[in-house]
Amino acid sequence: MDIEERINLVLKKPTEEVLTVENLRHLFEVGAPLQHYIGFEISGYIHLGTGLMAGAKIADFQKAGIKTRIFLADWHSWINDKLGGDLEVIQEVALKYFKVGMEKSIEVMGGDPKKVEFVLASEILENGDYWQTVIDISKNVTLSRVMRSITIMGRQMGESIDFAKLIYPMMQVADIFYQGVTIAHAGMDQRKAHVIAIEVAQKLKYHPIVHNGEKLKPVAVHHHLLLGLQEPPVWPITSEEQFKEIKAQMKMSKSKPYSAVFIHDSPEEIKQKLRKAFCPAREVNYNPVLDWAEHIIFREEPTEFTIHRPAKFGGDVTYTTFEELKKDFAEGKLHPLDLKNAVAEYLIELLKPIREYFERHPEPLELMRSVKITR
Ligand SMILES: Nc1ncnc2c1ncn2[C@@H]1O[C@H](COP(=O)(O)OP(=O)(O)OP(=O)(O)O)[C@@H](O)[C@H]1O
Ligand SMILES: N[C@@H](Cc1ccc(O)cc1)C(=O)O
Repeated sequence: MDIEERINLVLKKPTEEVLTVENLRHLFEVGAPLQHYIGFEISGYIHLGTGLMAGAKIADFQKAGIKTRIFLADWHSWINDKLGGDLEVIQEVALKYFKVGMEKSIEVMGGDPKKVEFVLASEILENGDYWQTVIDISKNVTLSRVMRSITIMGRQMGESIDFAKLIYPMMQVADIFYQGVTIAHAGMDQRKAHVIAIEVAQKLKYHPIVHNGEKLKPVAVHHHLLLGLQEPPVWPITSEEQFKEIKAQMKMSKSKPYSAVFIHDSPEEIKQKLRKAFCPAREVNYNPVLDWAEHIIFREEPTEFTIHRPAKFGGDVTYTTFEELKKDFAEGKLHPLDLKNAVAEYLIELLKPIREYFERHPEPLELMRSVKITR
């Protein structure tokens, strides 16, 4: 596969941003080690945003010949008060639920879970050099910048937080350097950590990634944040500014009821959540159901997506590109209920192997039911 094809795989949907494509091309050209990583807090059930969006990109990275790694951020979850802030519970959930849930998600998106390395944060934290890296980074970042970056842990600026939470962003940057990551991957909400990493890499006393004597910059790949199904806090949205702000806040999240479909949800739950979803007729700018169609169903184009309707409502219709579907919806030729039902059916089929796995192996979900999901 040539370099342009490999770059196109990295750029493929749901990628929203690559910092920068030139540096990525350079990594390929000089034959640098291609070490990817994506980190997750261990906080609750895996939803379509965390499982399928990350899983899809992991599949693409593997096809592009990049080594893939999932970083199970147990210490970070403890700092961020997840699962009652109990490190032992967090580690148990990481190894017995989260790992297998991500493996299954990667598989349904066409990747090979056996080629993904899973690393628990506490394994690398034990090494003394890790903390030296954290301090080195901290000496190159201002306090106000650290405070602005707490959004990477789902916290808001101005929120009252304990001091440990200010160490977290520096740890996330250290995780990149310490693991020799050349391709740091996450959803768009994590970009602040990666921008710090790219800048600070140039300022440290030692350089974190050296290849054949050359100091390389890490590359950041950010995927689209899948919208949650809930209604936005204000409607209609009247300005571009307001639109951007709302979109950033309205990502699918397990903490918002009816926002998320979980990877193990039953067909009935999926149908019910979609039936209640925010999906006004003709609305194509802010529409979570269309957002899911674009980033999950039409990730590959052309693809055949058939919407079944009774003859009196126009009969079956098949779309091969997202643009065709969007156009019909905008013109009122496709009813929200028909779109919702078809997206629900697609997801039920896509998630079937995961559901069946958890039916055969109920222990991970039993464990999840026994833990306290906080925040
Ligand atoms: N809706 C989403 N769409 C795509 N990626 C997501 C989404 N939500 C989270 N991610 C990504 O998954 C990774 C883990 O994020 P995080 O732990 O915040 O997810 P979460 O389970 O949705 O958390 P929370 O429900 O507390 O917001 C990050 O890279 C993040 O950008
Ligand atoms: N901040 C990430 C989790 C994370 C933690 C450490 C990392 O090195 C990377 C990612 C989130 O909230 O989803």
